[in-house]
Amino acid sequence: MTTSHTSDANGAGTADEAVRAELARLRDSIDNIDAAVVHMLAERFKCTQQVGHLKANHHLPPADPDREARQIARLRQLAENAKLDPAFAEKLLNFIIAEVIRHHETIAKSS
Ligand SMILES: C=C(O[C@@H]1C=C(C(=O)O)C=C[C@H]1O)C(=O)O
Repeated sequence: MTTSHTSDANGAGTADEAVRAELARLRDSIDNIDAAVVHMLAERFKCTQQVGHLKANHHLPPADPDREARQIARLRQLAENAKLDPAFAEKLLNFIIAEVIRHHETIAKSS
């Protein structure tokens, strides 16, 4: 068996240098991906805020269930193709859309 841990005076395991380097490399990528997700979400919310104002100005309802159903079907397919759990993709989209609708309701009330 290969040794990837040594024990310190307290018996606590310490990952060896190669393992720590690999973990740091993977975490750097995770941090970059998380930053991209935040930037993409910020851009998405900039668009949906504009949609909210457009809807409020033209007395359209905040939510559009038909559009949502189409988006969910499309995202589930994209997720499947990308080997991402489609149920997770659907939950994530529903979570985001719920926040957008909340924003649209606020915009409608204040206009
Ligand atoms: C942004 C819109 O408003 C709502 C939010 C949606 C979204 O975040 O994708 C989709 C449909 C609507 O319920 C829209 O109608 O396009």
